[in-house]
Amino acid sequence: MHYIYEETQTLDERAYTTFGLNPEILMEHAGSALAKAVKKKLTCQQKALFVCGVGNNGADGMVAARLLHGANNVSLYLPFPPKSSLAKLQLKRAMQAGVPIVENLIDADVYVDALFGAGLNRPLDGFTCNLIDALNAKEGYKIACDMPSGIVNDLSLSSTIFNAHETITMGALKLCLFHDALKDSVGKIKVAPLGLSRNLYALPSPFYLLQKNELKLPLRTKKNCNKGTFGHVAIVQGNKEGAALLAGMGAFHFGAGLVTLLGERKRKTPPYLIQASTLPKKSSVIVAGMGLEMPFDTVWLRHLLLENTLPLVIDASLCHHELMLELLASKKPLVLTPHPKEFSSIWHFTCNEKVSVEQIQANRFFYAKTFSKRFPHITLLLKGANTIIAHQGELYINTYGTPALAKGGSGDVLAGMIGALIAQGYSLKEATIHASLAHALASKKLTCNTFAFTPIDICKGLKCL
Ligand SMILES: NC(=O)C1=CN([C@@H]2O[C@H](COP(=O)(O)OP(=O)(O)OC[C@H]3O[C@@H](n4cnc5c(N)ncnc54)[C@H](O)[C@@H]3O)[C@@H](O)[C@H]2O)[C@@H](O)CC1
Ligand SMILES: Nc1ncnc2c1ncn2[C@@H]1O[C@H](COP(=O)(O)OP(=O)(O)O)[C@@H](O)[C@H]1O
Ligand SMILES: [K+]
Repeated sequence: MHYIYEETQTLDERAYTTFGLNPEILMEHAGSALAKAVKKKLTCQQKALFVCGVGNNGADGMVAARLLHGANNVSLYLPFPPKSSLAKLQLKRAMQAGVPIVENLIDADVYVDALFGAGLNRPLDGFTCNLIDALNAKEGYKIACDMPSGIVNDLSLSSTIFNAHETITMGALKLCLFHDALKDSVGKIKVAPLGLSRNLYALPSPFYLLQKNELKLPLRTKKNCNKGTFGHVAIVQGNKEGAALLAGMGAFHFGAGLVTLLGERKRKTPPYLIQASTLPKKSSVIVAGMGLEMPFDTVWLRHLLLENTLPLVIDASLCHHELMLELLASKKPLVLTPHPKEFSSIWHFTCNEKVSVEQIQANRFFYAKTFSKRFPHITLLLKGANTIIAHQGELYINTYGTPALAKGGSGDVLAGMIGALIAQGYSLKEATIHASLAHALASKKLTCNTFAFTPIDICKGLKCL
């Protein structure tokens, strides 16, 4: 698991004070990593253009151009004169080495965006927006230095953002790179070490990037077992019965020994799902909310969810229901799996403040972290292009989800999968993290194209993990 940071300037400063490095050493490493990435994409006939801004982001680009010049066809384009002392110094060095400087945005095979990085502190002006639009319109491979230009104060996004195939980010991962709205702009993210291994450069952080090799599958290692060994997931069935069916299939495919659908008996159910009108005695966890159309029998549901000590996974319509307040107040072990609209309802109930879906999406990390600190007994999974799992102020970010999952029913399967891991003895946080990872990775197993995938394919994909 890699740490992610809200800002990395503190880490740079620690590299100077604790390890005796200096800004030039860090920058030489930054430029070298950038040069390596560019070189990988260039054949001997091809040309790279470095578009460099006024500050140290531009300076990184100049270092990379100097390192490549002589052996590769590279040029610098400087739409503005350098301002920072390092940018001035690196330009002088690049010129001394004879790096060609061009006067406008020429055609190239690889484009490097070294316009703005962490120092962008106000919205881009019209000229720069047009320049980035022109860069985005060019064919060719695009690499962002540190971060795509257009992220203001490491946080908010300007209306125009450079669209990269690859981002070489300096020193450590930055939280802003995992903004949902940037998922089409960052490309593949690689970290450039800055004169120290990542372990030395890093300090502990409450934000983590989940890695696929960390996935803990509920593999059955003991041969002496029976269905009871793997727990019993009870799923509340609503009027839209398909939702609970999908959750049930997700739970069963992810290893639960028994899965019961609670509610009226329905005719078309997979034969391995049990149907019952009351909670089975040996249930391990209750999953509820999917397919519950309002109004529903609140008395029955309150009794079912609150008058026992079972952990709960709460999804979909229940997030919009005032029963949510009682669930939170009960201090029961709880996983909430809202999408942003459902989270906006939960926030309204719990924090007595109306926030729009747009506000949540623009500040996903803030809202998820704040909520998880306020309700430390809850594990929150905030769905999105990059899913966030928040617990006691820590955020775990899952970037593996694909557009194939953007279909009704994907979330139902996920809720069932979380229930399955809880039933098999995972803690609520671990169950949520590993179900989320498996859900996203399973969606990659069966995608021949991005549109024809169904929630049932997630279950099929689980068989191949
Ligand atoms: N030790 C260091 O300082 C290191 C710095 N690094 C690089 O340095 C970058 C940060 O450098 P800087 O802090 O110089 O920041 P930037 O190069 O991102 O830009 C800051 C400059 O842009 C100006 N500016 C801000 N918003 C603007 C706007 N909307 N329109 C026009 N001008 C605007 C600022 O006044 C300032 O002059 C990182 O992203 C990274 O690429 C790396 O070399 C690693 C080491
Ligand atoms: N563009 C996307 N990239 C990655 N994952 C996505 C994307 N769109 C949706 N998902 C995932 O698909 C699931 C959709 O869940 P949800 O909106 O609750 O659907 P439903 O309620 O219909 O089951 C979530 O896990 C979400 O993170
Ligand atoms: K940049």
